[in-house]
Amino acid sequence: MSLKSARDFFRPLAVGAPAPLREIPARPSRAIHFFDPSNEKMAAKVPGMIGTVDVLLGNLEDAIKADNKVAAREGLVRIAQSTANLGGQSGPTQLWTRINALDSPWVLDDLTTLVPAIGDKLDVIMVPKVQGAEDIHYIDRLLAQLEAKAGLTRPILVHAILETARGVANVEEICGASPRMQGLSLGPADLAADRKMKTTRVGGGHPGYLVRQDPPRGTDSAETDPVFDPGRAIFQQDLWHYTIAKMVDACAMHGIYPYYGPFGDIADVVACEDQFRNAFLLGCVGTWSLHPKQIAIANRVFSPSVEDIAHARRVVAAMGDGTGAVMIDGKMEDDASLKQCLVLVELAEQLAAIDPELKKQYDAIETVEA
Ligand SMILES: CC(C)(COP(=O)(O)OP(=O)(O)OC[C@H]1O[C@@H](n2cnc3c(N)ncnc32)[C@H](O)[C@@H]1OP(=O)(O)O)[C@@H](O)C(=O)NCCC(=O)NCCSC(=O)C[C@H](O)C(=O)O
Ligand SMILES: [Mg+2]
Repeated sequence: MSLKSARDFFRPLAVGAPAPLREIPARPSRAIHFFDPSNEKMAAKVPGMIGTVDVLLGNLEDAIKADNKVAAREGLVRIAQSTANLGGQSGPTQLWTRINALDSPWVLDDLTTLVPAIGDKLDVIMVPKVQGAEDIHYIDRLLAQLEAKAGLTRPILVHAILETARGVANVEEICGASPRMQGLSLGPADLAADRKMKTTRVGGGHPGYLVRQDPPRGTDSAETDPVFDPGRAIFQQDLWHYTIAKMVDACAMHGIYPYYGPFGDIADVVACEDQFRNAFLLGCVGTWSLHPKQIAIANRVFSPSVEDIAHARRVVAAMGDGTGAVMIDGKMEDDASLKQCLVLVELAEQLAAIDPELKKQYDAIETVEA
């Protein structure tokens, strides 16, 4: 791989293109809500969703029928141009799109149509099936040329979906490939297929991926029924733990943001919430929402609880200058746990700035002296 100097890394890739950002803004993005811009019923719901969801994403890739690709692209342009308070830097709801795959017959038209028409409103372009840094370099240069031609003053950011085995192997170089990189999402369906995993589900767990409690002492495990043994507890495991953890580390190392992806069992709101919460606890900042009912789940899960914020604030208050160790409710707190608490407190402040209901809840927390 050829080396780029640090100075070149932040130089625009086309004459007249906006300067790359030095920091990726931490804009709340608990739910990235997917809609099909060619579906009139879904498109009609977009204006009413502004302010209720952090990100609206006009999907052009998978789930859009080949015959509707052009209608989806044109629909997205129409929606972006005609909807107030959507996208750009100030609106309450960001506007993202997922373009078609880089080897598809549609992607070039996606980019050459969207950037001139709605580049000033598009916050992030999600790129599917990213394999390595070369895919990001291609998009990076093309976007710079299109931005320069369109006279844009703000760079459009890029988000990659981790959904091939090669992409997972190259995750660190993908995150560091361009100052445009905003974040990564897990794409469990394509990734499962690419890895030849034997699940047909779109994200979530699988009842066959488990560990089983040992048999009672003195029992020959060969005699127990391996399929149904009510005497031995089973613990379902998370098929996606390894990939999410790897993605979180790569994103944190590069100062960009990790997201869970789709949870396809729309009816199973409980398991959806569990999967989202696992991702939140591991470090993800948000997730995809495929159906309106997943937005509330994502907003709830990816907002720290009032209890956690109450505790975090107590630790911050008790730790004074941030050094040393104190006891709170029988537990040791020190410089490191203070940093953990600050992660939550800072997230709560960002969310309170855009979510009046949450602000009310966080403001109502009584400050308890430790
Ligand atoms: C999953 C769906 C096909 C379900 O649609 P539908 O059967 O219409 O659901 P409902 O009848 O419950 O819908 C109720 C009303 O809500 C509207 N609706 C539904 N979904 C949305 C939406 N996403 N945004 C806005 N509005 C929505 C319906 O139109 C109904 O309206 P009304 O009749 O007026 O009451 C559908 O939800 C859907 O298509 N969702 C998006 C799917 C999608 O984007 N998939 C791609 C992302 S996942 C992926 O690509 C895999 C990934 O890349 C990987 O590899 O892992
Ligand atoms: Mg996919």
